[in-house]
Amino acid sequence: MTDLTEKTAPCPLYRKCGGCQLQNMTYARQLQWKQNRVEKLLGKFHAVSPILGMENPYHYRNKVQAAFGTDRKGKIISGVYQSSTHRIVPVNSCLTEDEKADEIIGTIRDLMPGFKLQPYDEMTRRGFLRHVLVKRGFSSGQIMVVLVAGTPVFPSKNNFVKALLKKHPEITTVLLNVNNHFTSLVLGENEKVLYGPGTIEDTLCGCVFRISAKSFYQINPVQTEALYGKAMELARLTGKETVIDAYCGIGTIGLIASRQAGRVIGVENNKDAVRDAIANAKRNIIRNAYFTCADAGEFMLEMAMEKETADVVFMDPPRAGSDETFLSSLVTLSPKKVVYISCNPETQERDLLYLTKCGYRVEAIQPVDMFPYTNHVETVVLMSRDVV
Ligand SMILES: C[S@@+](CC[C@H](N)C(=O)[O-])C[C@H]1O[C@@H](n2cnc3c(N)ncnc32)[C@H](O)[C@@H]1O
Repeated sequence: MTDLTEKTAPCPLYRKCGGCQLQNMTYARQLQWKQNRVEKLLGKFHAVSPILGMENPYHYRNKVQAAFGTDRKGKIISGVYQSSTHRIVPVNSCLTEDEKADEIIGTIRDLMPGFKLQPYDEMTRRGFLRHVLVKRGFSSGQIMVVLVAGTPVFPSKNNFVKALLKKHPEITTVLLNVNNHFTSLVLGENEKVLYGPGTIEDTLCGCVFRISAKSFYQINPVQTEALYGKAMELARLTGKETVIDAYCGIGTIGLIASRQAGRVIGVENNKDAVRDAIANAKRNIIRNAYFTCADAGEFMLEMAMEKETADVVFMDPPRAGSDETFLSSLVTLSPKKVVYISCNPETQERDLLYLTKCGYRVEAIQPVDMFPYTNHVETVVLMSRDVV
């Protein structure tokens, strides 16, 4: 019998941190809440399949970032910004984050005083460390640590990295990223590799993926396999199709699809991610996948103007969804199938309204719980149109 009762939030920071909005619910109730949300927004297009939840919904985040600052007594703290502020809520461990990443962030905090490193102060522009980003390949075990500093001056860098590696020999690469802007973005433009190759690898659905610091990579690899598996099942590729992977990131969806497609064209506007995607095609000896760095809307418009064709389009835009240039060009290109993956059912609803008015039918809606304990939900939607 499913337990839908309310419960006390297990994390003492529940109210302050704001990261896990659904902690006062049992996991079964969270899933029900997400199912209801998707049904309310997308149920008008098609019946919604039961959400795919996790067996063990803890410590699933393979990417952890912490902001650095000091408390009132001047002690170095690290954690998350309290919602809509730059006030740091100290976090030492978290139910959703990878435990090894939390340990590494704690070690960096402890090492700083010995190296006379202070957190960077945005107002005075003094100090050094702003954030630490840790990415971990759950299947490869590789770990990337990115020290995000307000200045490129890091005199003790070699000894600091040595001390960090002594405590955590499992770290495979360390980078210094410089961000001296007054911004809520974590990473700045410039980065320098201090140790190792500068990237990590991970395996998903049988393909190996190289991941750079600035490239997008899904944060819950267990559920990503479920999500991509569903997307492939819905696309039902036969081996002949021309497939577009729009908003392709490091090429994950397109490269997995390439094994059952004629050719794959990926488009993405982050140049580091495109570089990763091209390297990933080579790494997996995939010869029918091509990647371009461009705005997805502009790219689709050009394809439509050139009268190019595509059979299947996978689209996986950011939270804001797609723009009208993209959607209208998609309608002009007129692929038989569109597989729309979204992390925001509100913008997906808006885009589905547009596409269903232009001749597409929604054939399946599958929610996947990629972010247990938060109010976020991922959905994969299959649309098709009759061939004209
Ligand atoms: C939700 S992620 C999906 C990435 C990839 N499909 C995956 O599953 O790992 C969205 C991606 O769209 C990219 N992006 C955002 N706006 C874009 C645009 N206008 N044109 C092309 N790519 C864009 C982001 O850099 C990011 O890599």
